[in-house]
Amino acid sequence: MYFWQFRVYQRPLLHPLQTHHGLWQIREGIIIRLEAEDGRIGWGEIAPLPEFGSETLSAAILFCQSLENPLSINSIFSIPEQFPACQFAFESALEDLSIENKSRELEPRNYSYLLPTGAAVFPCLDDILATNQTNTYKWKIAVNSLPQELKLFEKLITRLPRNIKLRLDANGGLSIADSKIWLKIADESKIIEFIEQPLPPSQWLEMLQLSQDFTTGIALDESVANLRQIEECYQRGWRGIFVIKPAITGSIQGLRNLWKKYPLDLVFSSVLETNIGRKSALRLAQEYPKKERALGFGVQQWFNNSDPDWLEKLWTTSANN
Ligand SMILES: O=C(O)CCC(=O)C1=CC=C[C@@H](O)[C@@H]1C(=O)O
Ligand SMILES: [Mg+2]
Repeated sequence: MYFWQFRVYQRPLLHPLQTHHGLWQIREGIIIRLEAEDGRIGWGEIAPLPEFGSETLSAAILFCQSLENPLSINSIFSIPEQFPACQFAFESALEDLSIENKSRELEPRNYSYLLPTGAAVFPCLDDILATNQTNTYKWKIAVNSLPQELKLFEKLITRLPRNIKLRLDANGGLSIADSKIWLKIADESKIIEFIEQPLPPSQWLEMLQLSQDFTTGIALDESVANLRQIEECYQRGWRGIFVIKPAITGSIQGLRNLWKKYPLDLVFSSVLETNIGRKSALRLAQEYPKKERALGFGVQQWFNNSDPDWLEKLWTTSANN
């Protein structure tokens, strides 16, 4: 049995992240602390992303308030799939209890660096390129008008070295016509690794058709935000890329079982979680056997990471249970 505690946190982004979903200014979540009977401690993080279909923060807080304490292993693996961020957090904390190597950061070249959206990328681009040893970058689209973004894109690729791979993420905000324009440009430019979620999840069949009409990869993200959606998309014929955000996908064991059951082309992606959730997600990503694609965890620059005592302060200054 495991006694546990939780604390709600707020973590402002250094600069708002602009996407088709809107402006993201504060990452909110819950840190959980599990204590085994022998005194071992395991940490986990609930980092909801409701625009991707996960539970909301308030629903997660209510769930934590209603959950038994102490917990059994069976009760952890019985968390309903309607709470995928909670499933991830409690399974992570359970695994964290018995993990010796408390996970390690990979070399920067293993990460895709999330660039500022739109024209905001240009003032800092030279510094970013000079200080980052990665060759994979991600840039949000479907925020400004198509003509504006095509103009910015042309300017951006003239500033990028030739060996760069660029990921474009529309967060489901393009029309079919605009998606075809971007995919045609991507096919010609040869710099685009993939276009992420060009259309909304409701236009899944249209995305399947686009993936057959163009050579540039298409990656599903919002369409495959949890285990059930991943399996459904594969069974319905998706053989393109699956962007997996472990922190909101649900059961860690369930995700392992899926990638053993199907030959999935996965790109692991952050939900801008703290180091607690990041550590578990990266540990999982490092278990995944295919290593060709950079991890979507080049996001630390979006936060002020200078306070090594943030967790201790959270635990001593606030009490949720
Ligand atoms: O996947 C990455 O490279 C970084 C993470 C990232 O892009 C996102 C994190 C969370 C929400 C989204 O705005 C965005 C995404 O859609 O992938
Ligand atoms: Mg995405």
